[in-house]
Amino acid sequence: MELIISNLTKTYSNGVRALNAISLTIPQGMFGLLGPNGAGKSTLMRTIATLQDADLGSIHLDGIDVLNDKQAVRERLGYLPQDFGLYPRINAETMLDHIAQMKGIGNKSERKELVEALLNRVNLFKDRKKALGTFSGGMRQRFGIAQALVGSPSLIIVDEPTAGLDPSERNRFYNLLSEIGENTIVILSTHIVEDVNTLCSNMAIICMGEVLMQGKPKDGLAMVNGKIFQKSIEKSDLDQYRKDYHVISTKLISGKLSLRIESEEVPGNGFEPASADLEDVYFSFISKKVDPITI
Ligand SMILES: Nc1ncnc2c1ncn2[C@@H]1O[C@H](COP(=O)(O)OP(=O)(O)OP(=O)(O)O)[C@@H](O)[C@H]1O
Repeated sequence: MELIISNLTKTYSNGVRALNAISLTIPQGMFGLLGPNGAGKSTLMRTIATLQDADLGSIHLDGIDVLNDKQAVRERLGYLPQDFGLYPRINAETMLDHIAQMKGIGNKSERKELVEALLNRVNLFKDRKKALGTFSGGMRQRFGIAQALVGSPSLIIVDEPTAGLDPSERNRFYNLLSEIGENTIVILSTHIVEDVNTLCSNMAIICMGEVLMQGKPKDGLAMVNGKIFQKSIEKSDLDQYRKDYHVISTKLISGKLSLRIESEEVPGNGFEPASADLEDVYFSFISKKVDPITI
């Protein structure tokens, strides 16, 4: 199973080119789509989910022409959008039953069995009678996964799912996603590098509507390995360092600024070699397009 995106291009009516000839090959398993705000992630996710059209290009899911055979894709798709609205007064069980009915599962006892199995799967069975409006952020996201799983989809899209979750809920959500990723394509769109590091076997970095990198996280690491150096500096010296080096990220630690730079040569001047992580890969790529330093 494979999702193949070729030359996908979309310009909104206000002139913003959200997707600029995007080409990606997404295999089975968890695929991380990383990019800063405004990179085009949601536009891409909505287009794959058949909710909006592209101007140019194609998407194929195992031979199905996604842009032209929307119904066939919808039958195989589970989607957890960024802004997932819930009816606050309806309980989880009733809502899921309703969604299953809408997705064409007409047989009542079959639906009951499915709803029970899904609620168990996302660990919400004991909360099934609670109104959705009383759910915590993590419970809402797990419910979102349950509704995405109705109909046993072969393609699941989750758009920035862990924003606002506390660490234990995030962990639970991670475990659930990685279980699902074992036999489907799961596309996880996020700007949280850690999510991709923990979960994804393949990834892409997009920025300003373009693919800057695609491959395995370890391929990305190999690209920057040995080129990342760090130094703790005074905040007031930052501008000078930015002129002299390719600064990819900064972190404020106890009032001092920890600077990470990318350099082909050993920079000297008190810089220490640092072991590269996926955040370095991310910043290395996006710094070629946008200014990643926001302090
Ligand atoms: N309906 C729209 N009309 C006009 N411009 C839009 C529309 N939707 C998105 N854009 C613009 O297209 C670009 C890509 O937006 P998109 O929401 O796809 O990015 P994103 O990577 O999902 O960002 P975020 O993480 O902030 O959601 C942005 O510049 C955005 O302002």
